[in-house]
Amino acid sequence: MALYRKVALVTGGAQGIGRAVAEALLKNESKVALVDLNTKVGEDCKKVLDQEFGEGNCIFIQCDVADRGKLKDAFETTVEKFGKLDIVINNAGINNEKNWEKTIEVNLTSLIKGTYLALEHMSKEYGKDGGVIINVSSMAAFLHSPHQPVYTATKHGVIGFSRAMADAAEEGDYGVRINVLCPAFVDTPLLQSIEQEDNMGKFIKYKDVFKEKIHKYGVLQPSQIAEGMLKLITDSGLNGAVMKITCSKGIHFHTYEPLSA
Ligand SMILES: NC(=O)C1=CN([C@@H]2O[C@H](COP(=O)(O)OP(=O)(O)OC[C@H]3O[C@@H](n4cnc5c(N)ncnc54)[C@H](O)[C@@H]3O)[C@@H](O)[C@H]2O)C=CC1
Ligand SMILES: CCCCCC(=O)/C=C/[C@H]1C=CC(=O)[C@@H]1CCCCCCC(=O)O
Repeated sequence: MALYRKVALVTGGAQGIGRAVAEALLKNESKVALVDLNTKVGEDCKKVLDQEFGEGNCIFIQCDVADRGKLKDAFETTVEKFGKLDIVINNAGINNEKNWEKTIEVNLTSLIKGTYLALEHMSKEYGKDGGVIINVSSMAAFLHSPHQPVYTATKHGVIGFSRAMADAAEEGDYGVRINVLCPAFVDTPLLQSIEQEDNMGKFIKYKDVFKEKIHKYGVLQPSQIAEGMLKLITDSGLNGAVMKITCSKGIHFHTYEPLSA
């Protein structure tokens, strides 16, 4: 898929990985809807992107992805503004072991809702022209650790759901590809959450183990994640792919047994 004049919706698009992806898409002349909970950060981000890429190419929609009605409206607003939808990045995520139900709601339930809404707007099943969905997981889906049990569970869930849906898309001839991105540690505000008792709850006692891992494995820049994301979007041969990005190996793919069922 070429990116010129494509329309993308990025959840959690106002900062961190989502913002870097939005920038990369705009650089390639796509239109972008930044869908984010944080009004201040979202408006500031749009202002900067307008200055860099010109007004009219990017919109900010304040939305909690956990609010089903608001997420549906965000998809509709994007299509009303830009006329269509081609790319959906379900990226919004939190790291909260204290309010672990919220972590499941944002990282997994809302990503599932985002995938279904994306299909309603892009799948041939609904008379649409096709597109691509990228769901953001984490290396935590492959290397578990004591500090993030529920975060880790949600990121495993993202892969299982997305790969099964990729099979459904292929079997059902949806014209939509569904891929997964699993970054290792990335230099974003989310990484600071590991030091916060409000986020980690009783698992805060493992923060030094976590920090040792960060030191050992290194920290990626959001622009490196955006580079992988563009490959997952543009390579039309990729469906059900699980891309890993680490400091030691860069962008690479997880390999699975050839037959899943
Ligand atoms: N930073 C890291 O080390 C890694 C991050 N990831 C994943 O990448 C994704 C993006 O993370 P980062 O950019 O690092 O985080 P971040 O915290 O820097 O940015 C996340 C964005 O999502 C928004 N957001 C949070 N909850 C939301 C909600 N309910 N509705 C709408 N927007 C919401 C925030 O306002 C923020 O703008 C997440 O899914 C995260 O789990 C995966 C592996 C490593
Ligand atoms: C605040 C959320 C940050 C989540 C970051 C993440 O993805 C965590 C993953 C870690 C959980 C246990 C680990 O050991 C993971 C480290 C992942 C890095 C692995 C890099 C391996 C390599 O370089 O080859």
